This record gives sequence, C-alpha cells and structure tokens, in this order.
Amino acid sequence: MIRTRIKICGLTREQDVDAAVAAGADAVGFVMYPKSPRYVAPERAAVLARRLPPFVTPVLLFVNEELSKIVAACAAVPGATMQFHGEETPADCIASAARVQRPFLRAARIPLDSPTDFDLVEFASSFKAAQAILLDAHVEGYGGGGKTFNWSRLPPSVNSHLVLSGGLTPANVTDGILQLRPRGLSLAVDVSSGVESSKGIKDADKIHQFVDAVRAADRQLAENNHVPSSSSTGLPAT
Ligand SMILES: O=C(O)c1ccccc1NCC(=O)[C@H](O)[C@H](O)COP(=O)(O)O
Repeated sequence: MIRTRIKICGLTREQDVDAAVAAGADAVGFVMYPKSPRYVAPERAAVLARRLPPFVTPVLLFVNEELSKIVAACAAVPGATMQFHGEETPADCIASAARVQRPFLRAARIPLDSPTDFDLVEFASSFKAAQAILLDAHVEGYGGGGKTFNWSRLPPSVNSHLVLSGGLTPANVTDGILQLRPRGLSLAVDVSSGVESSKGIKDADKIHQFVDAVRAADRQLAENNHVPSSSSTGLPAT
C-alpha cells in the first residue's frame, strides 16, 4: 500500500516534536523566517532536531533568506532538507543546494481565487532540481495561513513529486489526497495551522487525528486499486 508521507510544520516545542514523531510524521518543519510567529532560531532548531529518531527528516524553511544564513542554519541542523517559500528563483535554490549539499522543496504559492492563473506546469518545470513542489495557498505572510486553495483547479498532471499544503486539517486531508494523488509523480502532505491550538503551539490529539485521516486515504486508495505511476515508485507499472 502506498504510504502518503507527512510533514508537520512550524514546530517550536520539544513536546510537539515528540508528538509528531509518535504520531508517525516523516518530516518536521522549522520556520527560519523571523517574521513568522512560528520562527525558531537555528540553534533552537538544532536542539529540537536532536530529538528526531533516524529516518524522520528535519526541514528548514526559508523566505528570501541570504545564503550565509542558509549555510549557517544547515550547519546547525545536520541532514536537514531546505524549503524555499518566498520569491527564490531556480538559480537561487540551486546555488543554495550546491553550497550546502542538501535537497530542497520549492513552495508554489497558489492564488486562492484564481488558481488556474498560476501556471503550475511551468513552475514545476523551472524548478526541476527541487525534490518536490509544495503546493501552498498564496496567503499574506508567505505561508502558515491555514487557507486552502481550490484543489480542483490544478492541472490534471504535473511532472514532479508534490506536497499538498495550505489549510489542511484532519477533516479535509483525506479528500485532498484522493483528489490530488493522481496529479503528481507522488503526493505527500504538509500541515501547520490545522494541528495547532495557537500559532506555533501544536495539539497532539489533532496531530494524531491528522495522521489517522491520511492513513484512511491510503487505505481507500489501496481498496480502489490505485496503481502508482511507474515514475513514482521507480518500478515498472504492473
Ligand atoms: O508556517 C509559517 O509560519 C510560515 C511562515 C512563512 C512562510 C512559510 C510558513 N510555513 C510554510 C509551511 O510549510 C506551512 O506548513 C504551510 O504554509 C501550510 O501552513 P498551514 O496552511 O497553516 O497548514
């Protein structure tokens, strides 16, 4: 059965890192953007990341950050994946990835009211070097807005691994996976507001409910005999 990967983002406390790991998260995000209420300094992210067991990935999230600070943050958190969430160009992302030798995710900030005005196919094509395109709603403050974009308005297929993000909750994530799974080479999900009691403060019960809802989608896809495309598994399609 395909297992949708899960990132819990915007963690600031030890107990929330522990809750995300206990619930089965595959990655946890630390916001390096100082204007965010979920901001943690690199040395704080390093302390939190040291709680992670093997095979749970720390993700460092940047917004238009200068290279020297990206380098310093990645040095503080070994093995972290980068996530670029501002106006970073393909060249900016590639230069950072080459300098720190880490993979990166690139956020596509999808307009809430007119998602078809956003050329996701072109965007994904220009960020081919990204490990995945993170589909987020275009909100004030760059991200973490708790708003969903219109999933049905996305193109039928995108030649990238995708991460669905933006306003996900335990109540809507199952539907989001079922709607978007066929569009990309693979699909993961990312959540921040939907598992919080307040910005930067996660709710362990909501995290567990969110993971349960993702697993419900995986079971439904398996029951529907959803066969992943060969490119998503690297194996010949059966
Ligand atoms: O989370 C933030 O505060 C944030 C601030 C600035 C840029 C990006 C930010 N978060 C990026 C993420 O990956 C969030 O998980 C994503 O935007 C979804 O957030 P939410 O809609 O609250 O689930």
